Amino acid sequence: MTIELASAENAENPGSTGSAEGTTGASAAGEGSAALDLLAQQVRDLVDAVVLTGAPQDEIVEITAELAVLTDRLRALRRTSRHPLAFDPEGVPRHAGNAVTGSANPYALPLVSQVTPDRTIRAELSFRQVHEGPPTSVHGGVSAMILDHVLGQAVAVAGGAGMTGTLTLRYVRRVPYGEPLVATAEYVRSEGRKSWAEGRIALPDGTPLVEATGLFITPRVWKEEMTGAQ
Ligand SMILES: CCCCCCCCCCCC(=O)SCCNC(=O)CCNC(=O)[C@H](O)C(C)(C)COP(=O)(O)OP(=O)(O)OC[C@H]1O[C@@H](n2cnc3c(N)ncnc32)[C@H](O)[C@@H]1OP(=O)(O)O
Repeated sequence: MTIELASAENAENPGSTGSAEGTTGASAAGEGSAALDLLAQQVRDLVDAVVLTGAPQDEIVEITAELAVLTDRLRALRRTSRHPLAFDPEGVPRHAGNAVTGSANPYALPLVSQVTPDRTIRAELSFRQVHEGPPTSVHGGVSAMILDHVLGQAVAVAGGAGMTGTLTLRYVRRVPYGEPLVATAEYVRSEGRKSWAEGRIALPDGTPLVEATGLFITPRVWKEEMTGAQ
């Protein structure tokens, strides 16, 4: 199944299809195209280089001017449609523009998650210095964003896709960057439109660093769209 979100407003209603008003549909940039993914990765590398640069002032000024030219070149070819929301065969929502998983979004890690045979969401990840909060540690909000997403995926694959209502976190140990970590999440239970999940970011040996529980609510408008209710 492939669903194209019609507009920013329609992001709250994934059952709605179509193109945004006044748009030309799929852009030449190409949703999920390999070239766009490579561009996004190049920009991630650039951001990392900016965070770590020790370049002298005049070099920074020159590089900034060169980048401004490239930014203007891209901005002139701004896309007029959203990246489509699609579900892989295991029911995991995939969206190339997503802030956590989007291969075409330089802001995204990007997180690559899988559904294990027991329906756990599992993602191997490694943060970078760009994610730093406290010195030498990952920002707590960045960890929260990752956990929000994998918990949301856990309820989605269990059939309870929804928006985050509450997300509760326990920061157990500092989260390092530059080291392999694992994020996992499991669906817990549902009551009507409300579904709960729990998860964690841990060291590869299972030592928990951040633990999370979350409530996800299938918005009334999504349910109405799915059931055809008015
Ligand atoms: C397909 C893509 C998948 C994609 C999945 C991929 C993973 C993505 C994971 C990341 C997801 C996000 O970041 S989502 C972005 C962050 N979250 C948001 O922006 C949500 C903003 N809030 C809302 O839009 C709305 O408040 C909703 C949708 C949460 C609820 O609105 P509603 O549908 O009208 O529901 P409503 O009738 O008010 O409430 C229904 C029941 O839920 C309770 N309830 C309502 N809100 C809350 C709340 N925040 N915390 C606790 N409980 C709440 C009510 O008391 C009621 O309980 P009772 O009386 O029945 O007992």
